[in-house]
This record gives sequence, C-alpha cells and structure tokens, in this order.
Amino acid sequence: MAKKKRKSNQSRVSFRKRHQGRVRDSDLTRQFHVGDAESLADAVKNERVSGKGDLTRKRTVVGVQAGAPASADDPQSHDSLLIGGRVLRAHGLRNTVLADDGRTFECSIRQVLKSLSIDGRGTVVAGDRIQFRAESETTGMIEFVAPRHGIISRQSRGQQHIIAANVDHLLIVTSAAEPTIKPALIDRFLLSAEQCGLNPVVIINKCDLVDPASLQPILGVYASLGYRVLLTSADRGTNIDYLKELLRGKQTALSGQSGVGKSSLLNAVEPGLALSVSEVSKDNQKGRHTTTTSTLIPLQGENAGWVFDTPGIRQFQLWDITAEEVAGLMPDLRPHVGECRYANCLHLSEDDCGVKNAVADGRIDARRYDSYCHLLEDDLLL
Ligand SMILES: Nc1nc2c(ncn2[C@@H]2O[C@H](COP(=O)(O)OP(=O)(O)OP(=O)(O)O)[C@@H](O)[C@H]2O)c(=O)[nH]1
Ligand SMILES: [Zn+2]
Repeated sequence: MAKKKRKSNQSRVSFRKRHQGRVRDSDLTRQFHVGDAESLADAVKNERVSGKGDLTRKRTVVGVQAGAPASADDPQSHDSLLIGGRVLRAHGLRNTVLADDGRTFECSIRQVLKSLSIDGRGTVVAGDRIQFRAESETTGMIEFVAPRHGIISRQSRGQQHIIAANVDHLLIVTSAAEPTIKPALIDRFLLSAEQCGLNPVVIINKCDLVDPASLQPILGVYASLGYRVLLTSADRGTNIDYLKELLRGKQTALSGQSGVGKSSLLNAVEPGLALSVSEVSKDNQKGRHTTTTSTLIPLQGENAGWVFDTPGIRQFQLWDITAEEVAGLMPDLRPHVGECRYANCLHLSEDDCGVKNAVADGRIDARRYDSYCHLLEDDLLL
C-alpha cells in the first residue's frame, strides 16, 4: 500500500516537472498556468482516487478540461464561470442571449467558433443553446455552441441557411373555417416537418365556427398516422391550457397560412405577446416573407417555453427534395413503397405499384394520396 502511494507521488512530481514548461507556454492550458501545477496535481490526484486509467489517460482527461475556453485576461477562469443560455436573436456581431438565470446579455462570438462556420455565416442562430463568459453586467463572449437538433432552414441561391435551431415542436396551425381547412396544405407542412426531423403538432383553430363532429374524419386520418392533433378556439379559450402545456419548457415554431389565428393563439396563451409579434411584422411589411431575422420570444413564467417569431417559418416549404423522396416522408405511404415492382416507382402511373394497391383497397386514405400526386405533379415534376 505504502509502496504504491510513494510511486504515485513520484509520478505526480515527475509529471509536474515534465509539464510545467509546456503549461506555461500553452494557451490552451492557460488555466493550469494560474492554478499552477498544484491544481494540475490535484486534478490528477482526484482522478487517481477515483481509480480511473493510467497517467496518460489522466493527462488527457485533465487536458480536455484545460482546453475548455479560458479568458486570457481572466486567467482564474473555470468552466464554472461559463454561463448557460440560449440565443434569442443573432445579429452577427452582437447576439442577444438569455442566460439560464434570466438575465439578458449582448454577446459576441469567439473567433475560433466563427472560423468553424462556413463563410462565417450562421455561427449562432436563434434557438441555439450556448455557453458564454460574462464580460460585464450586460455583455459577454460566446464560447461554446451545443450541437443542434430540430433545424429550420431556408434556401437561398442554392445554399442552406439555418433560421431556427433546436425547434422542439412545430405547430402546424390551420383553421376549421375562415379560411377553410386545407388538408393538402397540412400535408405539405407535415412533409416539411418530417424532412427537417421536427416534431409536428397539427392545430385546428377556430373550432367555434363549425360543428366539431364535421372535423372527425380529418382528425381521424392524422391521429391514425401518429400525429398529434389539437382543436382550439383562441376566441373561446378552448384547449388553450393544453396548448400552454405543450409549449412549457420547449422551443416552439408556428407555421400556417395567414389568418388562421397564430397570433391570436399566442395572445390567448399570453396576452400582449402577439402584439409584439405583429409589431415586428408591421415594421417590415415588405420584407415580411423574405427577412431572415429570427427571434426567439420567452414566454412569461418559469420554464413557460419559448416561441420562434420568424416570418420564414410561417410559410416554410420543402427545400431540396426530389420526387423520389416524398413517399418515404409520408408515414402512410412509406410501408408500401417496398411492394412496388420498380425500384424507382413514383407511384403515379406505374403498374404493380404497392402504394396504388394500398389506396385501391383503402389501406391508404385516398385524399392523402391525392395530396401526394398534386405535390409531385404541380411542384416536383415540372
Ligand atoms: N372565430 C374565431 N376567430 C378567430 C380565432 N382565432 C383567430 N380568429 C380571428 O382570425 C383573424 C386572424 O387571426 P390572426 O391571429 O391575426 O391570424 P394569423 O395566423 O396570426 O395571421 P398572420 O399574422 O397573417 O399570419 C382575426 O380576425 C382573429 O380575430 C378563433 O379561434 N375563432
Ligand atoms: Zn409505386
């Protein structure tokens, strides 16, 4: 036991000697520079206590910690000084960040992160989860951007531009009347959601204007496909509590035709919120459908959720999709694709088509298949 301990101490000393110079020289390990070799030794000791790995491994483990971004003028920096937050608005040089503790900061982005992004564009976007270092009460430096999920992007000159990141839910808002419900449009939004890997929820608003029984067939189709469908009335407050629950703790994007009641629903969830949304839109009526400025709006209340206000999301469309890919993105058509005689079957006029057979005997809803045909014929096979 004693022998083992002495050996460990020797290792610690020689490790310290071997690496002191390097520690001093290296920017990456600047944190150890300050904490001096003592903190390095302590870290190694802790690793030893936990009994994991040999010294080489300990060095690696410690090195990763040391490599965590440190501020040059605050050499005492530690990971604990990094503050978690989310990007509310990305402006390039100044990005509005909501810290997890509720404070708001204007943050710039560390150069090394910028150089990792293509063309320097979109290093951070609204919705990004980040870690930053405060430089004053109101400013900071973004040091780390977490990997993204649920990305909404738009295409411009053949390039993909991310406009919202970490979208937990996509609410596809439609209305039961005024404007009349358009299932083909819902299908398109669902396809976009599938393509982007988003989690869609279909909302049928203005249910006060129709007999709810008349909506049963359409509800049935989407529910049988595994999609969540929610009937609401912003006017009467129907299912608004349920909507609030849906938004809780999540970053949500809303899409849907103009006039279906997206702003009214948000206003029902949080009075006043939709006002700011429409004010933003009015400021920029002309660029409304083209602007890329995306904003994440925090809802009031602890962990109440965040809603994207991004004009491009409201009408967001499929991008970069081929006719051959569409059936694979429709959960009702997908299982039958493998039953077609031709591997490149588009399920339109080909013989021995598994999809058409399934439509013929009612295993696929004929209206959904109609949506599929229209999408291909009107948009993709021109
Ligand atoms: N009867 C009824 N009318 C509603 C309901 N929700 C919204 N409306 C009305 O529908 C109209 C359009 O509502 P908005 O909330 O502006 O619709 P929007 O989807 O945000 O429209 P854009 O901002 O153009 O995208 C308004 O006149 C609302 O009062 C509802 O549940 N029932
Ligand atoms: Zn086929």
